[in-house]
Amino acid sequence: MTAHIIDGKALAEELRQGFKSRVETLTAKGHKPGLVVILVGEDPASQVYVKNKVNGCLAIGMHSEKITYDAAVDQETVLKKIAELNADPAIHGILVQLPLPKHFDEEKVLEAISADKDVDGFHAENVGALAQGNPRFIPCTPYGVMKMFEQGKVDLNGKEAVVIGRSNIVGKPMALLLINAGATVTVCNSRTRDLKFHTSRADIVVAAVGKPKFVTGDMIKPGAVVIDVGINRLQDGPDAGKLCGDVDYAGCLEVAGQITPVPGGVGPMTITMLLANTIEAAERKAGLR
Ligand SMILES: Nc1nc(=O)c2c([nH]1)NC[C@@H]1CN(c3ccc(C(=O)N[C@@H](CCC(=O)O)C(=O)O)cc3)C=[N+]21
Repeated sequence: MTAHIIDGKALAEELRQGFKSRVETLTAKGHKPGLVVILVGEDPASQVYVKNKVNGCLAIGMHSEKITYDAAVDQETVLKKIAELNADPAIHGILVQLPLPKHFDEEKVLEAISADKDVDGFHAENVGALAQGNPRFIPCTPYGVMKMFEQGKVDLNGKEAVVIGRSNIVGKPMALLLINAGATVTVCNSRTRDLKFHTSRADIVVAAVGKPKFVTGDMIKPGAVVIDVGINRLQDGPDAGKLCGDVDYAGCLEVAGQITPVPGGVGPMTITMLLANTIEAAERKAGLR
């Protein structure tokens, strides 16, 4: 039997349709939700993602703008812009596209964003709130994954969950959300000694390591839910230029109970939850929640 495919693209579209009326209500009350995306440098992949974010906002009636800087810009200039946006009442969400060039202190930049406009959920205050089980802004990728569990009617309570990857933007917040949902959580990484030992007893596997086809069918328990957070652009071979996840999709499709594709899985959900967080920020400001 092949796995049920959780269609992130379709779920993203459905959720975005539902956001429209909230945006209309906010706009009518003079609080049209506004997101600013700051991009430093000219990484082509980042440019695509940033464009998708801005267009995603505009398509549902939100305000959105992109501010771009040359890769050589000094940190002070960006910090000054963030301070300006923190004070701008028309802006509810501020996102600084990562990674930043090497001469930046990423943590310092993220902490400069006002915690109530931190729609990425990367500010220490918001990370702390999530860790304590009282989230203010949930990081968009793991938030999107939780929505996919909901869509697939995956009950997390008491389940064995394995997260592969321990980054601040995906692995760690994903583990916290699963813990908060009552799962038994193991966090692995690329150096885990016997990865298969862990994955083969997991009801849920979330792959976020950044290695193409790292998770293979033989590592998965029959019927498990497999979530692929990887976005790897293949450099060479017959599929050069194509997007590939951290999961060997064809191999896992035959074993898993449910699986997410790449593209069309977690990626579109990430952008959708960014819109959700920005709308939520505007609703808080408008006193609607
Ligand atoms: N501050 C910050 N916040 C982020 O959320 C953030 C970031 N920095 N830096 C980079 C990563 C990456 N990321 C993606 C979002 C959507 C897709 C997406 O929509 N992918 C499409 C395919 C797009 C394509 O063709 O390249 C899909 O999977 O179907 C991918 C990647 C957000 N990130």
